[in-house]
Amino acid sequence: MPDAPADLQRLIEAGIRDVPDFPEPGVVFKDITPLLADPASLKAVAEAMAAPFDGRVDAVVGLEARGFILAAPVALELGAGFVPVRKAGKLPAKTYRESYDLEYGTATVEMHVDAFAPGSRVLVVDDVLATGGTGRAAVELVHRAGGTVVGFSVLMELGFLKGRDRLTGVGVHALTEA
Ligand SMILES: O=P(O)(O)OC[C@H]1O[C@H](OP(=O)(O)OP(=O)(O)O)[C@H](O)[C@@H]1O
Ligand SMILES: Nc1ncnc2[nH]cnc12
Repeated sequence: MPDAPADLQRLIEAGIRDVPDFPEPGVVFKDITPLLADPASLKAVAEAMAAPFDGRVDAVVGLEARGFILAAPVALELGAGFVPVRKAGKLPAKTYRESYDLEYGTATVEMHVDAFAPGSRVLVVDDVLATGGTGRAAVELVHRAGGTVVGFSVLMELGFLKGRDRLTGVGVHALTEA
């Protein structure tokens, strides 16, 4: 059940286009670039992704690359800091590292060991929840750094890939579902 009200639901539907067979045959890619290019949609989406967590977040973890775009305005909305989870080899200081499978391939992500103070309340933000591999890896990184995950906020959930099943114990907030 999507978490966005009907008006926002319509803006989101208008702003996400399906690109068949990208990045490989059989995958229908959800392209959010039209939504990002529309200022009213971008603002409404960032506000709606932040709203349920108002007053209970110290840091917002964004997942490279598309997650960064949404996590930064969500962090500003919440008055919280922004923390990047990056693909392996990009962060300069000491990191924790997790590997996982995607809808199309495998990946390894990292987060700085000192990204936030132990005990911090952390919201994880991404654009799409698909198989849940990326989200699960981010949750593990937050736990390893001593943080508490207050939720996983995404723009779109691909329900048929059952990503929530890999995120047991984490409150998933998805504005829309495909
Ligand atoms: O739930 P999952 O199956 O893990 O898939 C979701 C992830 O896949 C996409 O990232 P991608 O690795 O394609 O990177 P990008 O943001 O750099 O395009 C998307 O932005 C999510 O982070
Ligand atoms: N089908 C899809 N579209 C966009 N991002 C994705 N991440 C994983 N699967 C995806």
